[in-house]
Amino acid sequence: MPDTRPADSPSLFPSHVRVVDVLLPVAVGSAYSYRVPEGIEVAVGDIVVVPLGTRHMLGCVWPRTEDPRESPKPVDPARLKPIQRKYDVAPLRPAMIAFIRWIADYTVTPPGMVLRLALRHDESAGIARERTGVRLTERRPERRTSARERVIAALLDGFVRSKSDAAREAGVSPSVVDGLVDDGVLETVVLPPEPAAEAPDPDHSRPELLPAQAEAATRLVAAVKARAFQPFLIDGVTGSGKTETYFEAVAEAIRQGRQTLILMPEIALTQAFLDRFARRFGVRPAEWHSAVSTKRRGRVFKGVASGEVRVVAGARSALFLPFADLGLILVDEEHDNAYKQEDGVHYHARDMAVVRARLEAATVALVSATPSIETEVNARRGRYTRLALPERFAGTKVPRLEPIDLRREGPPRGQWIAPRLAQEMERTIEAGGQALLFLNRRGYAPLTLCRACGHRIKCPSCSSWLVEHRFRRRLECHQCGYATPVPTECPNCHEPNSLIPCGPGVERLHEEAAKLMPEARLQVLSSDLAGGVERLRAELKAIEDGEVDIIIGTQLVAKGHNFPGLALVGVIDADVGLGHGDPRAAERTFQLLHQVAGRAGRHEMEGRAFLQTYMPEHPVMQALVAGDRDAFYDREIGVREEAHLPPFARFAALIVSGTDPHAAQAHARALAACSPFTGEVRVLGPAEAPLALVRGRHRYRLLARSARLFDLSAYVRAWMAGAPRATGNLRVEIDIDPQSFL
Ligand SMILES: Nc1ncnc2c1ncn2[C@@H]1O[C@H](COP(=O)(O)OP(=O)(O)OP(=O)(O)O)[C@@H](O)[C@H]1O
Ligand SMILES: [Zn+2]
Repeated sequence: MPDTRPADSPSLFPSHVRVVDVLLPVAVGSAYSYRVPEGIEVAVGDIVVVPLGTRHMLGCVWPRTEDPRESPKPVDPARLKPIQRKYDVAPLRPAMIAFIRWIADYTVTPPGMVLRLALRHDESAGIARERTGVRLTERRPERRTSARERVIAALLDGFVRSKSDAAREAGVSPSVVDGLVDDGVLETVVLPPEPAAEAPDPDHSRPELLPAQAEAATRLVAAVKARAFQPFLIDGVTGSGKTETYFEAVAEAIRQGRQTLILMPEIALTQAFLDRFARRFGVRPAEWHSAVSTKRRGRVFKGVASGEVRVVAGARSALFLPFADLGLILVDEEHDNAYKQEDGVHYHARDMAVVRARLEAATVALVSATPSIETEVNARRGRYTRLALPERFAGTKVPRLEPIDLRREGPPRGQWIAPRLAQEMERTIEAGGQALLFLNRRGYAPLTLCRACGHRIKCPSCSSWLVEHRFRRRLECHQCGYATPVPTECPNCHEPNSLIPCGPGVERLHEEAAKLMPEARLQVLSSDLAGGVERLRAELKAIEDGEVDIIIGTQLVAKGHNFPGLALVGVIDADVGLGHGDPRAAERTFQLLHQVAGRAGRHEMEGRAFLQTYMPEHPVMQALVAGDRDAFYDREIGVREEAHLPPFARFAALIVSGTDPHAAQAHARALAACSPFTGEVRVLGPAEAPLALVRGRHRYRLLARSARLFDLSAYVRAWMAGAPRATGNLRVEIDIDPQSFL
């Protein structure tokens, strides 16, 4: 626990000079010392505005430590710069400071970089601008116009309105209102600040729970009441009502006056979720993700720090909000890869949520129908309490996946929908149901090839093929965003009209489905289409409302959606994710396909799901077809244990990159050569990364492996401390518990 002594007590400085350590959100290991001027009182945890070089920035008054990494270098107190002012927000609590330190230690990043995640909102945005309104006085104008009369008439009721509302109601321009203020006919008054969020009512509308739901809810509620750290896995089949169940825990946290954080992997999902929350609690929770305006984020930040905001629903970054009294954390779709941040500070929000819950003495529940192997192992070992919901709320069955063996009953060349799947789709739509075609490939075709010379079009700065996007008429790189119009001749041999698209993306599948079923209403659902989140939300709504017959989607459709009319799912290429030598390929494929199938048959109609594959005998396909989840987990856990893979071993990856391949490789080799020797760690590599070139940077990977209980973070820290520095544009990224091996 961080100390809570007054920040300026122990000191290397004369007693009349008050000095504090301030951690700044920059990539420097230690805090900086600042002088505290007369008239300002600061304590550990306070957020302050300080000068750094020519800039001013927010920092946090940091506790003194014995740890030389965090302690500032002694400076002559006369030369110290003063703190400029205290920032108007509640101080970071000891548990939050402990959390920041924990993550910095674990991920081997400077604490300032972690603090940056916690302070990442525009400073000015946090200061809620004073809202003013206008009200009628006793005076009447000397100059009377019909516009002025209309304003007076509108305000005769004596109520305060904002200037713009007054102008709108009267049907005049705002300048008319301003004129009346100048003449004293209207007076301005300060309005109370808008609340950051309205208070949810725990008893607004309580659903009847099924017995299994009720039992799980009771356990969660008891944990929230106990106010102690307790981790759970809510393990419920798709459509079992996990949300309704954990809402009971949220209700209890609200009654206890404690705050709740609900993490979600995908902001596109939040809209339907927010509505559901509102039906249960009367109001929406506060939102926190990249699509929320900076101004709004500033308000939520303060409301969370003051305790006014009771429930936050957000993306992984919400984990770093300064909750005043956090009692409950829910990690929805906990298996989702979006929880792993892969740049800057490499952290896994699911794992860090458990850490935060421990430091806050809070309840935490990880929620999934397809838990990650890590979480499943933790549940099997009793480290997490499993709450099982084995049945769907609607009483329908979770659909089994029926295999379509592409070797025997595949579609004709140049097509991707097998005849049997096409027939089933037709039947479903005739019966008034919806069908979903799932293909995890954006765009029209993943590869463009020259028929004359065999040239394949690559990104100029990445080692990846350019993907044709026919709606946008261009070729795009999915690594770096590079885009170029589709050329009319081969860039290599200059043969005109020789380029042909190879393989399908969702756009091409759309074309095929439209030909097969010209009457059907089609909708492509992909994260990259123009219109952004707004459009996506509208499309999801249209699907929910039954305005679409066939949905063609990427992995976006696999995530937690509840489409009542969806009766049939067709997986176009079940093999896409397998066979890259990635240790998590089997797990990812199982989760994704099981989740996609789980979208079908959630209400009255029983669902069916088909799986097009060239390898029906693959264990993952077999488990999906048998509907045998445990068989998959048993086998996969066995494989991991035998091969010393996580969670039975620990990994740390180092990614060395630079614009000069030789320099990057040489640095990677130098790092390997200076890795501290211990029998407990094996360092593998360097090897060229599978994604060898990204945005013009050549990449090499090193992998360190240790036993599960070994402190691999400390090892990497010691390693880096003794390693040659990366010079020029070389960069070394540290990824503890890597999820991706690209
Ligand atoms: N006790 C309940 N009372 C009323 N409706 C319920 C209840 N439990 C679940 N439902 C409804 O059943 C449907 C499925 O529930 P929900 O979406 O929470 O499932 P889920 O377990 O989160 O599924 P997935 O893992 O597929 O996202 C929803 O429409 C939900 O409102
Ligand atoms: Zn690129």
